[in-house]
Amino acid sequence: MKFLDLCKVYVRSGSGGNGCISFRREKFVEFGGPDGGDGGKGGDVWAEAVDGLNTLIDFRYQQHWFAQNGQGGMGRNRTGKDGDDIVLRVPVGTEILDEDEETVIADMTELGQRVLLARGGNGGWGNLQFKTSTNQGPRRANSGQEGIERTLWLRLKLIADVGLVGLPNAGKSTFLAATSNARPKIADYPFTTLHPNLGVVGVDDAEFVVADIPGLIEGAHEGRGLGDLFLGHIERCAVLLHLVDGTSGTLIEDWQTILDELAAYGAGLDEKPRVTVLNKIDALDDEEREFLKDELEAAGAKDVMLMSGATREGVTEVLRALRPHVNARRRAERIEAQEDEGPWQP
Ligand SMILES: Nc1nc2c(ncn2[C@@H]2O[C@H](COP(=O)(O)OP(=O)(O)OP(=O)(O)O)[C@@H](O)[C@H]2O)c(=O)[nH]1
Ligand SMILES: [Mg+2]
Repeated sequence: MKFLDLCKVYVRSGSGGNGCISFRREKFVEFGGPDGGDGGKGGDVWAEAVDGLNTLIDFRYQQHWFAQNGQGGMGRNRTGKDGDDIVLRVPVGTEILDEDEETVIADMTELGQRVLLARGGNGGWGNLQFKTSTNQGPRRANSGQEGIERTLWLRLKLIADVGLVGLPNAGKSTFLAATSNARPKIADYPFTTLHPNLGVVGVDDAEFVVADIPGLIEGAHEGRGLGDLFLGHIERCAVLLHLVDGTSGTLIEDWQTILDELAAYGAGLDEKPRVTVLNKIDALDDEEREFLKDELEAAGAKDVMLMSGATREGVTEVLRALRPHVNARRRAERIEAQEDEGPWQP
């Protein structure tokens, strides 16, 4: 099972400007020669792999990408202006597919990689270009070449930055719904298979992908419940967000169950950076909050944070605590990618 972000885009390169038919007009010259300029070239459509993007979400908002048309030629042998190019800025790792959704046109694996998706049309010749020794006054010019229209698919394998873990009912889905409101939930999109929910969460100027998997129960690693089916999805997360339900009455057991399942699953899940959160604090008074936090920390949980996904209290602080882990992983991946390419060169 893969998380795929898939977006359809319509691109169109600019048409070339038309050539111009014009004749010189000068005082005392009755028949001026041809002076119609050429049309400008239409703009190209490019794709470029850029840094700092993690999803294709921008293409949900803008599906049409049209480059500018070239300007028509003008008299006095003036060439029309070329149309501006347009560039689709895509995250590294994006594949560009043809309309059939099968043919891969480009695989944007490298930062800064640029691919021409649709070439702008050439400008038409003005009548000056048609002047010959036998035809001194051609009344002929070319029209500009049409732009090219294409329907394309952008496809990106999403990697969740943050994995949500906790018992069923710990409030994982509520948290995801509360935090990914600012941006649309990826789960609303036509992913092929998506049992776990993915959400794009924004905090300050950062954006990351959070995976909400079904709750884990004791024995999940042996296939009990739904949990272990989905643990695979959080293997590559930068950090786990462990939610513990503050109203459960069995706080420490709940907390310990998840740790045991993570350890039993293997794949280093229990060694991953983890942020532990006492959730549902809206249902607790100040004294209870402190008491339960102390209890968790006494049991071995580190730096327990307080939060209510329902009222959003403490949510921003939790997101900010996740951010350095996400950044660290991304930095590490960039370094890895550079090492693959050989020594870094300024
Ligand atoms: N009081 C309170 N209730 C909450 C909070 N967050 C979630 N709940 C409630 O807890 C119940 C479970 O919430 P979910 O978000 O579905 O929990 P989950 O962890 O996604 O559960 P599973 O998908 O079964 O693993 C729901 O009835 C929520 O309304 C919270 O911050 N405060
Ligand atoms: Mg849920």
